[in-house]
Formats: sequence, C-alpha cells, structure tokens
Amino acid sequence: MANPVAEVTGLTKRFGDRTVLDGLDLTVGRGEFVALLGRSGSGKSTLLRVLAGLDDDVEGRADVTGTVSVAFQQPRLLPWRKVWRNVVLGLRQDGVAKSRNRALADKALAEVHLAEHADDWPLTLSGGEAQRVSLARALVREPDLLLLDEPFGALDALTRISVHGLVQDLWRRHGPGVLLVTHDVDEALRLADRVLVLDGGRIVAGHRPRGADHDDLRRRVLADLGVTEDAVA
Ligand SMILES: Nc1ncnc2c1ncn2[C@@H]1O[C@H](COP(=O)(O)OP(=O)(O)OP(=O)(O)O)[C@@H](O)[C@H]1O
Repeated sequence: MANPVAEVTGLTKRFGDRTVLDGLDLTVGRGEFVALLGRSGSGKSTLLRVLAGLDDDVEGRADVTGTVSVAFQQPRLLPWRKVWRNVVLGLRQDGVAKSRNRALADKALAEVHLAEHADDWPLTLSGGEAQRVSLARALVREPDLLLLDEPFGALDALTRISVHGLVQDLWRRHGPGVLLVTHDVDEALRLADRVLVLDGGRIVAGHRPRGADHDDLRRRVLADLGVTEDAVA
C-alpha cells in the first residue's frame, strides 16, 4: 500500500506462555478507516496498545508514521481539570506552546459541538458529552493515526448514532488513518473502508463494505467470527 500510516509485520505478543498476537500483518493507509473485529480476548486492545507505543515488549514490527492519538471506551477525563484542560492534556508532549492551548481546545470542542462546555467540570457532563470530549482530546493533536478502542460501546443507541455521524464527519475533514476496534459488526460495516477480522493472533479476513450488500456482508463477517445469525437474532 502506498503511503501507510501504520505498518505491522510479523507482530507477535506473548503474555507468559500465551501467544496473543502471532505473526500479525496489518497496514492502515493514510486517510483510511479500518475497523477491527474479533472475539473477546482475541488481542484487539493488545494490538492497539502496541500501535499506541504503550507496549514495546513484542517481536516483529509495528511502525507508525507521525502522531498517534487514542480514544478508549471510557473517556478517562481527569475530574479535577476543567473540560478544556482535559482536551489539551496531550499537547505538551507534542511541544505545543502553552499559550496556544486555550484556542486549540476551543476549536476542538467546537468541532464536537461542546464549545459552551469548555469551562465545565467533567463530572457535570453526560456520557455522550464526555465521550465527545475524549474525541476532541484525540483530534486536537491532529493525529496521522487515530486509534479508537470501542469508544462507542458504553453509549446508548441514539447517542451512539449521533457520535458515529460526528466521527465520520471529523474523519472526512481531518483525514487521519483510523483503526477502530469494535464488537459491533453493523458499526464496522457502516463506518469503515475496510473491515478486518482478528482470530488466532492474525488477521483472517478482510472486507470492503462501501457499495457492498450490507446483509450479505454481515453474514460473511459473522461467519468469519464463527457466529451464526441465529445466535445473534
Ligand atoms: N497485561 C496482561 N497480562 C496478561 N495477559 C494479558 C494482559 N493484557 C491482555 N492479556 C490477555 O491477552 C488476551 C487478549 O486481550 P485483549 O484485551 O487484547 O483482547 P480483546 O480482543 O481486546 O478483548 P475484548 O474484546 O474482550 O476487549 C486476553 O486473553 C487477555 O487476558
């Protein structure tokens, strides 16, 4: 692939005797939206942690070009810092001058439609609002690669749909490569250019949902995951 933002080759991760990632290969292109599905315990979060630079005790390669941001399932906001100060937490390590923090935070919060909450305390926010702050915190760094670890998992169905729309909009405008870990097949098919299935420590299937028949692809992805539709219905 030309110009990848993440290139993983032969990545192996062991916890003691247990091999969680087993010679995994994966590429995320610049501006590409990739969703990663896999059963519980298949190693999705482990892969994200390696790509985020949080775990380098691995064999093989996981190369990322440029800045990486991560948003987790829980927003992980610091309750003793106002919303806007949470947004700029990562900027110090990027060498951004402190004097620019407030303006950058305000711009990022406006993008997630939370401009008026900049001076609020995190504990006064709803779950969906807190998740949007965590997205603003990821985007304010203008990442080349955005890692999303089930960031919509804890949201109610309606909020989830509106945050989906927001993420797609932000992705189109900012164009980072995205790697989204999710358990939700429909979410993956709706959002991603490419849907990958992780099993046995490797990527075992890949699909391109754009323009494809959703129901047919859904069946195939569920089969890749070893699930029959009867079990889901
Ligand atoms: N620090 C650790 N020490 C030991 N084992 C670990 C550690 N972190 C993860 N594991 C194990 O590695 C395996 C993969 O975990 P991981 O969290 O990557 O899975 P996952 O696919 O993200 O799961 P889920 O969908 O349930 O979140 C699991 O069996 C887990 O118990």
